[in-house]
Amino acid sequence: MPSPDTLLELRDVDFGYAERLVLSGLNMRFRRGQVVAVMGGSGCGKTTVLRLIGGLVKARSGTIDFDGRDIGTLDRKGLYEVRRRMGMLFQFGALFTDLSVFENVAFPLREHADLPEPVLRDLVLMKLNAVGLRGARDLLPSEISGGMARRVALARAIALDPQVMMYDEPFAGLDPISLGITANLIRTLNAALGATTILVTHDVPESFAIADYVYFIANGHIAAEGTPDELRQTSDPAIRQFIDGAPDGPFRFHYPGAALADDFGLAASADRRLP
Ligand SMILES: Nc1ncnc2c1ncn2[C@@H]1O[C@H](COP(=O)(O)OP(=O)(O)OP(=O)(O)O)[C@@H](O)[C@H]1O
Repeated sequence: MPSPDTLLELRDVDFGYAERLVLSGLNMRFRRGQVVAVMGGSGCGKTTVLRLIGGLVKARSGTIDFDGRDIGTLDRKGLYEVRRRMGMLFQFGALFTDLSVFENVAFPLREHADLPEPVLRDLVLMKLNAVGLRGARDLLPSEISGGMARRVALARAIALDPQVMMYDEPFAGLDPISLGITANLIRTLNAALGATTILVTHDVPESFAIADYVYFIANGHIAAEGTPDELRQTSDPAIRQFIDGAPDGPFRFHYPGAALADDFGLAASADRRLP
C-alpha cells in the first residue's frame, strides 16, 4: 500500500516494444502537491512513462498505482474515469487552428461537463486569467505567438481541474523569456490546482528551478533520483554529463545496433582500416 501522501506510484514496472525492453524494474513515486521532473537522454523512455501512467500503453509487469487503483488492470470505463482526473500536455500540444483562444479552452469543458453557458464562460476566463491571457480570448491561434499558444494549451489542459498534470517537453521551442514564464506557470498552477505535476524535460536549469524531486532515467533504469540540490552535488559521471550538458560522457550517442564494422562489411577483412 502506498503512503497517503503518495498520489501515484510505479512499482517494478517493465515495458518494451516487441523484443526491445525500454524500461525495466522502474520504481517511481509522485507525492501529492509536488512537481516531479523526469529527465534523461533522448529515447530513454521518458514519454513512455507518461503513456504508461495515462494507460495508453500497458506494462509487461509491475503496477502503476493511481490513488489506489492499478492503471494496468482497468477496463475502458475505469480508464476513462482516471483519465478525466489527468491533464496531459504533450510535446507541441496543438491548438485547434479554426477555434478562438476562448473556444480552445472551452473545448474539454463542452466535451466532458454539461455546464450552463455563463458558468462555462466564467471557468474559461478563470483558466485564461491564470495563464495571463484573459485579454486574448477572441484571438485565433494564428494571431498569437508560440509562447502564448503554449500557455493557451496549458489553460486547456487544466480546464477540468486535473489531479495530476503531465507535461511532455513543455519548454521545447520556446525563447528564454517564454520558457521562464512557462516554468513559473507550471509551478504556480500546480499549487493553484492542488495537483501533482510530472514534468518530462531535457531542460536542466528550468526544471531544477521548479521541481521538488527529480528522476533521471538511463538505459531503462532510474540512474539517479533526489531533490535538485542533492543532484547538483552528484559525482556520478552520467548524471554530471547531463546536468553540465557535456557532449562526451557515459551517455551513448548511438541508438543500439550492429557494430560499425559489421554494417560496412569490414569485420571479415582484418587488413582494412577505417580512415
Ligand atoms: N511505437 C513505438 N514502437 C517501437 N518503439 C518505440 C515506439 N515508441 C517509442 N519507441 C522507442 O522507445 C524508446 C523510448 O521512447 P520515448 O518516446 O519514451 O523516449 P523519450 O525519452 O521520451 O525521448 P525524447 O526525449 O527523444 O522524446 C525509444 O528508443 C523509442 O525508439
